Amino acid sequence: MKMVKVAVVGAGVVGLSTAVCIAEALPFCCVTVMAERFSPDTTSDGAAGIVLPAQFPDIPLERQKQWFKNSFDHLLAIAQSQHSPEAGVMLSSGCQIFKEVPAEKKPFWSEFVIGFREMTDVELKRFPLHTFGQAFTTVKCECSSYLPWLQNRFSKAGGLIEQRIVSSLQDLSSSFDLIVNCSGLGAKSLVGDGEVYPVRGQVLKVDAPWLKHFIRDGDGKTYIYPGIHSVTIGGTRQEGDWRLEVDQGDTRGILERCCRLEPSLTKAKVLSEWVGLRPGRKNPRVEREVVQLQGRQLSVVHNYGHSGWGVTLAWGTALDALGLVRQCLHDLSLQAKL
Ligand SMILES: Cc1cc2nc3c(=O)[nH]c(=O)nc-3n(C[C@H](O)[C@H](O)[C@H](O)COP(=O)(O)OP(=O)(O)OC[C@H]3O[C@@H](n4cnc5c(N)ncnc54)[C@H](O)[C@@H]3O)c2cc1C
Ligand SMILES: O=C([O-])CC(=O)C(=O)O
Repeated sequence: MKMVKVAVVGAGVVGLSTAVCIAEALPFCCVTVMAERFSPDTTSDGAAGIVLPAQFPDIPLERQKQWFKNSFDHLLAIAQSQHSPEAGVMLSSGCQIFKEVPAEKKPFWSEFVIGFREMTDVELKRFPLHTFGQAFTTVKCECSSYLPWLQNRFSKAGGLIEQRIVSSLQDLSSSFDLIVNCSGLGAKSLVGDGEVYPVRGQVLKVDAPWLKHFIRDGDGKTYIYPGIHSVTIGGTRQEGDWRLEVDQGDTRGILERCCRLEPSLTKAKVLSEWVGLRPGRKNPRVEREVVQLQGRQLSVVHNYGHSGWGVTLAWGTALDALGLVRQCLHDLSLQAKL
């Protein structure tokens, strides 16, 4: 049987998840991941990695639930297996607190995480500026371990790796039957998507092994996430800001806000500072398209624009993209018969 040649552009958490899903499910495909940057140099590598989504305005809720459930179940299974430390995937319990009661007291994802409940008044006394809180157990997925683990799983499934910049999909049209675009913020120039924009995020890693529970302010700008080797504290959400340098004003702000929530952090040593640009988009783009390249029709499956929720949704959207790849292959086989 002729192998179908598939190129996946992007080696962040979305690209590698999608590549693994395709390579493992469709053995008649020869899958190549090509990317300018691989772990540890992608945006995904520095993400806090907490598994927690927001709701996108224009994607049917059922589809978003599916994305989240599939991702959560996949990561939970790893967290509960012997692979947990190597893959950097662990259970994480804690709370999300709000200064004002949110419109959605029980968000759509509450039925999938473990033990979701509203916090009691006694629990909330610890946070005098906050009036409402949610306690639950989720997963934390540390991409600096998870991406190499995924890449290894991809290679075991026969996948190929190529380091290169793809300046246009046209560059790939003569060598591949199908392209999967997981280029994150890179989609802005790769496919000229004007809806993609950077959302700058700065985080610190600190040494505070006594902290065991996460705390997140519902505004998404202050969070404390204990991890396997250190605690990630953040953050910032600066839309349209392309600066990749650490901003000392942001560092001070992060320390001040996090110490207010967790005073013991004043005793924590700062280990590192990091900035990443989230691939901002009103809604992620998970869809297929047929493009005309050099007189040839080529199927493209897009999977990018996950904003601040790429680690959370990568596996779910990868399975969705796999379904779209199957549809493309079905159409290709019909064409071949004509
Ligand atoms: C500070 C911070 C904290 C975060 N915390 C969390 C969190 O706790 N939970 C969560 O779910 N999400 C979090 N995120 C968001 C998450 O990091 C992103 O949603 C996710 O990394 C997006 O993954 P990606 O694979 O689409 O993009 P990336 O990781 O950016 O990967 C893109 C890939 O495409 C490649 N590429 C792009 N263009 C080209 C091209 N033209 N040619 C070749 N290769 C190309 C790149 O080299 C790279 O390999 C956080 C983000 C930041 C900045
Ligand atoms: O918001 C959070 O808790 C972490 C995150 O996803 C981000 O900073 O993008």
